[in-house]
Amino acid sequence: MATPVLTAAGMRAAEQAVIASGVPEYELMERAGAAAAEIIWRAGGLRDTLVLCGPGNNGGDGFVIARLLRARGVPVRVAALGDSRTSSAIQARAAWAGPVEAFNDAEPAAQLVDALFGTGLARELDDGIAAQLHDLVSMASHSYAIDLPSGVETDSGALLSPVPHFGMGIALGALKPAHLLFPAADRMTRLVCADIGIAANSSICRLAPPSVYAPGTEAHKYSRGLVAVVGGEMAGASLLASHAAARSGAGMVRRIAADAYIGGPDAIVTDFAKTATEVEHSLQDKRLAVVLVGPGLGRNKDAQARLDVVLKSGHPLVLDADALNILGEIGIAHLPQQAILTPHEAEFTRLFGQLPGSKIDRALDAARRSRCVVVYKGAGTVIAAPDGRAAVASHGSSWLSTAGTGDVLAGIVASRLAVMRDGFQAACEAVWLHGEAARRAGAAFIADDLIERLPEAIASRL
Ligand SMILES: NC(=O)C1=CN([C@@H]2O[C@H](COP(=O)(O)OP(=O)(O)OC[C@H]3O[C@@H](n4cnc5c(N)ncnc54)[C@H](OP(=O)(O)O)[C@@H]3O)[C@@H](O)[C@H]2O)[C@@H](O)CC1
Ligand SMILES: Nc1ncnc2c1ncn2[C@@H]1O[C@H](COP(=O)(O)OP(=O)(O)O)[C@@H](O)[C@H]1O
Ligand SMILES: [K+]
Repeated sequence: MATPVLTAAGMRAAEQAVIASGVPEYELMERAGAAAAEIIWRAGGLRDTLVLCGPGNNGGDGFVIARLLRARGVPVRVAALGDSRTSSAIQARAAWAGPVEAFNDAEPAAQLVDALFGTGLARELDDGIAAQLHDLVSMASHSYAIDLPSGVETDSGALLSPVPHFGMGIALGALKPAHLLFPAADRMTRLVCADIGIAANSSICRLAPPSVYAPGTEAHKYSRGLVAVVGGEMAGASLLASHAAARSGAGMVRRIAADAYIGGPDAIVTDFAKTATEVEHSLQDKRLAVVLVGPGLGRNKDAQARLDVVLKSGHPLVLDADALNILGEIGIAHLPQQAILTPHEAEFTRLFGQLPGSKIDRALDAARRSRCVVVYKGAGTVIAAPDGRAAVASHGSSWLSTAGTGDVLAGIVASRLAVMRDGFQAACEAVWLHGEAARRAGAAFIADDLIERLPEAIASRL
């Protein structure tokens, strides 16, 4: 099951719907506090605990957590940042029978619970508050951010002020964009989502592990999908993409290239197409399921001519690297609908300019404008469809930041599209398999190593 992601406004609307159905707001706070207290109890046991409470409902959650942990015998102190300002937070504070210290004077504890600010944070924290929070978190062995680390912007994942690194983020009711988008996502080593009985429906989800199917007994190489990779003068990138496509489920991969490289896996057939006309001829094969163009294409006039025949070929397309750079110059009006685009940050900006909003907003906007599935790469990859669906992949290995891993991803996307023909689902599967191959490859791998790990990444989801 994919985990839904709600913005601050979406969360408020979901909360209001539950309240309208007859559940008092304070009951939701009790549920949130109880769920978080349970998680903290399991992780931290009887450790000496300091709960930091802010003025809003996030602080209210903190008072509930403090009360419930104390009822279990945990030595708990509470430090508050001023008065509680909402009726539910005032009620939760009244139910806490212990003393309340001033936030500025709070002494550290082994276990630190940050319930200062959640989805209501609208501006940066005062320097003094951010510094005290940082010190208290760094002196604790166990630290928990309730709903969100205080100081992050809920919808974008930006840091409004310096934010320390927490051992655990406890999302309440649903994930928010900041749990998955960087730099905020990096501030929580572990992330758990506590169920508080809110129906969190959203077209935006965390990328879920896919279910992959083995070929049926009637399968043959063409029914499993013939992928063409159109390269240019540079062999390496189109070879990486072709090899990755061949290891990701497609029945056959053909590399259509102008280079004279002979080598790589024998299973990949290379068509030497010196001119765009020769490429056009190769693409007339009706059995082709998907054409990938971009890796190793180059940007000269010949590359443009090759891209042009691909765009007019009528086949389902995956466009990466130099294909995107050329399109950035000639404009996205030339894009066929329902292609898959796999831009990194610079390619994205060249194609779509500086769009406003979070990375999720930008990816969705780009998908709508181009009427294509957009895989907006980087730490925190967002896959967006023109119909408004988006999946966010966070916590991919940072070792992926090495040359050629994007070519590998493009090959996997093309392969999965050839197998299943649904662009959004293919892109989601590909990003997950790419991330899983990276996890299995460990540290300091190169792009070629990732490809070797693809069969086991697929096997893990059969
Ligand atoms: N949605 C749900 O279903 C449920 C939500 N729940 C919980 O509610 C949380 C959201 O609560 P919330 O809306 O009261 O906002 P919250 O994060 O406590 O902060 C607002 C307060 O902080 C203040 N403030 C803001 N910025 C500031 C700054 N820089 N420096 C200083 N002050 C600043 C702001 O003041 P103001 O801007 O109005 O002046 C206001 O007083 C949510 O994250 C979850 O934990 C659960 O209890 C139950 C189910
Ligand atoms: N720091 C990072 N953390 C996680 N994934 C990353 C990181 N840096 C890059 N990646 C991933 O690695 C791949 C790099 O693609 P790209 O930038 O096109 O590289 P190349 O052009 O060298 O192939 C993308 O899938 C991207 O999401
Ligand atoms: K918090």
